[in-house]
Amino acid sequence: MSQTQQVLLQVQHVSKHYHDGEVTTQVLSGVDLTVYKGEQLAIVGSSGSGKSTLLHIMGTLDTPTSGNVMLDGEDLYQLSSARQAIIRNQDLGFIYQFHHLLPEFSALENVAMPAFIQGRDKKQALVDAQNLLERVGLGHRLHHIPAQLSGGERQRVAIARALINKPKLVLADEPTGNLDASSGNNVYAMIRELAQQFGTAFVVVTHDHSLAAKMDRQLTMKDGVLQVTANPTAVGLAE
Ligand SMILES: Nc1ncnc2c1ncn2[C@@H]1O[C@H](COP(=O)(O)OP(=O)(O)OP(=O)(O)O)[C@@H](O)[C@H]1O
Repeated sequence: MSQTQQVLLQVQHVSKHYHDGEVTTQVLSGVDLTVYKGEQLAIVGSSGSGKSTLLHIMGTLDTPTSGNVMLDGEDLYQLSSARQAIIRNQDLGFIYQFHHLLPEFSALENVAMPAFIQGRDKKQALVDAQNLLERVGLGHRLHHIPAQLSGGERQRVAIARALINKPKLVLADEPTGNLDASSGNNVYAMIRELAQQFGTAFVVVTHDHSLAAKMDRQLTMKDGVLQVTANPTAVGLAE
C-alpha cells in the first residue's frame, strides 16, 4: 500500500486463557496488531494456535482476558453490549467457512438483512442487496434459499451480506475452507476486489498459504503471539 497508512484497529497486548478446574489453557499471550484502513491481511498458523480466538476478539464475539482492542478510537471492551452490537452491524462484516445464512430466507433477504437491522429504507436495502448479488455473479439466484444454492454460491451470498453496510473491516475465518481450489480462488478474488473498491480492510484467517501470500501482509500465530511471515518491507507495514 502506498497511500498514507491510517490506523483502523489496534489489538493491544491481548491475552486469552481458559480455566477448566485445575487446568489453564493459555491461547493468546499478549498479542499486538495494527490493522490499517483498507489493508488486506492474512493470519496463518497451526491448528489450535489461537487464530479464530483472535479474530473473534477483534470482532467483539469473544472477550479478552486482558488487553484492549481499539476500533477507530473506540475501546471495544469498554463499550456497552448495545454499542458493540451497533459496531458489529455498521462497522464490521463477518464471513465464515460455514456461511451462517438464514435458511428460510432468500439470497436477496439474507444480504439485505444487516441493512434492515440498521434501519435503512427497505426498498433501498433490497436494491443495494440486488446490486451486490449481481456483483458476485448471483443476479439469477436472488430468490433461491440457501438449500437451493451450491457451496460456492452460498459463500458469495455471505460475501455480499458482509459488505452490504459498507463496513470498515471484514473479518473472515477460513472463508473458502469448504470449497474446491478453483471455487476457493474465485471467492477469494471476489472478496479482495470488493473490499478494495469499498475501501474496506480485510483480515482473513486461513490455512491456505498460497491464498495468504496474495494479501498485502501475512502474519503467523505462534506461541500465543503474532510473528511477521512474509514480505513486510515491500508494503512498509512491519509491526
Ligand atoms: N472454551 C474453551 N475452553 C478451553 N479451551 C478452549 C476453548 N475454546 C478454545 N479453546 C482452545 O483454544 C485454542 C485456540 O483455538 P482457536 O479456535 O482459536 O484455534 P485456531 O488457530 O483457529 O485453530 P484451527 O486452525 O484449528 O481452526 C485451542 O487449543 C482450543 O482447544
